Amino acid sequence: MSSAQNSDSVSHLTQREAAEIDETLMGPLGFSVDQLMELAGLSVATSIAEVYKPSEYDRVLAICGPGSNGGDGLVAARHLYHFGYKPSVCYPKRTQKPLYTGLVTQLESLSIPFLSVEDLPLDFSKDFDIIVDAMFGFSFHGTPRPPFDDLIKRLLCLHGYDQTRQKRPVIVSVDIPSGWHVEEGDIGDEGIKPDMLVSLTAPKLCAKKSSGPHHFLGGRFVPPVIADKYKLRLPPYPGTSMCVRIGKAPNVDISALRENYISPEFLEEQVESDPINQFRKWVDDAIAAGLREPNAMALSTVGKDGKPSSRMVLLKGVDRGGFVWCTNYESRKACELCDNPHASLLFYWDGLNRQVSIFLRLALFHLSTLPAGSLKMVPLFSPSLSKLESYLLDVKNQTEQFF
Ligand SMILES: NC(=O)C1=CN([C@@H]2O[C@H](COP(=O)(O)OP(=O)(O)OC[C@H]3O[C@@H](n4cnc5c(N)ncnc54)[C@H](OP(=O)(O)O)[C@@H]3O)[C@@H](O)[C@H]2O)[C@H](O)CC1
Ligand SMILES: [K+]
Repeated sequence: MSSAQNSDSVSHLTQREAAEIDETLMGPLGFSVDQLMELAGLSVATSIAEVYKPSEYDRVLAICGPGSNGGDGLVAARHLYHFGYKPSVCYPKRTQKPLYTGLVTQLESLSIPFLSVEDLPLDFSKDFDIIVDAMFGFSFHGTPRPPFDDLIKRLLCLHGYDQTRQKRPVIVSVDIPSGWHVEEGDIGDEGIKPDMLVSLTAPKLCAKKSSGPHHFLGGRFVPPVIADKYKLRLPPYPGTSMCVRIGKAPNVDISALRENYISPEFLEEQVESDPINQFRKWVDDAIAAGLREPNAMALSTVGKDGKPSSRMVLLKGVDRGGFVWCTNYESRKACELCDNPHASLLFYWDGLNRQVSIFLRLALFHLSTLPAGSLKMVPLFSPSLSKLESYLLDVKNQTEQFF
């Protein structure tokens, strides 16, 4: 997750400074262009993935120019493929250097389609969800020459859809919105208006004129010696993230938030006959998928007053006899369970599109066998419930004894 930074507090580079930093990185500081391009393209892909989820925006067209900006687009397309998107690439002016031919081979080996300008639909709106604009970066000058002039016009046409409220692909510009002056920005207000700008190393002056909803910074490789020399104020990158949001996140209409849950079919005959086995299987899947706190569960209880309350707790164990978790015996949940032994558990595994809801009652049997502070809950579906009932002591008496 990237955290937001105020864009005014971040330094902006002139075209000359951007080129100088590039030369210093690849000269005295010992970086290779391949390395920087890989990190730049990865930052673009991770910025996209932060905002546009593949479940809704999987059809990506990366339009790549002849220079390093185009190379960033090729690298981003590869990472997006591995993140679950379906990229296509338009790369009309190919650079015949090993770095670029290698990037093309890598994409071809993933069966990523390369589309010529003629192959592309005149209207991009129906075929793509995301257009990655990787035509020109900080070395752009003058006015765009063919075929990029025409491609930029097609991107401009997409803005017409904003008035009609029809869905259109979002435009993600790499480093510079193509066609914009690197320092002056969108002269004449006639250029493309990217929905997301991913600045690399540091934003260029033109980024001050970008008013799209998402501005990210990528390229987590600037050594302090460069930052000191150019007196760069750059935001910290959170955790291990390759990108950081600059500026405020847009206000989102909560009612419009809706994920499309696409999961493999789950048929009745695939369900384990024993619900505990099924549950264990799904916990194992959540662990294998690397989900955070796969044992987190919402525990809902109802006290004497009949009012429900919920909180997140961690599952400490499960077997046919029930679900174990820990609590302070004087906590609100423990007291509520003491008054009313019925409760429900909800596990939600985002990323697997799965949830499990279980209705239970408190069981205090074999309490001495449980770790201190633990409570055991018996699922109401448990086939052995009637057998367990015999172990269930009078909850009220027991809890008074233990709490
Ligand atoms: N340190 C970093 O931040 C890194 C940034 N990276 C990316 O690199 C670009 C800058 O790359 P560069 O190769 O210097 O330049 P561009 O990609 O902007 O494009 C240069 C090519 O574009 C042609 N060009 C220029 N103007 C036009 C025009 N009006 N019409 C058509 N073509 C144009 C130019 O040809 P010329 O004959 O005109 O010279 C070049 O072929 C930066 O923005 C980042 O995206 C690195 O990937 C990593 C390090
Ligand atoms: K660009």
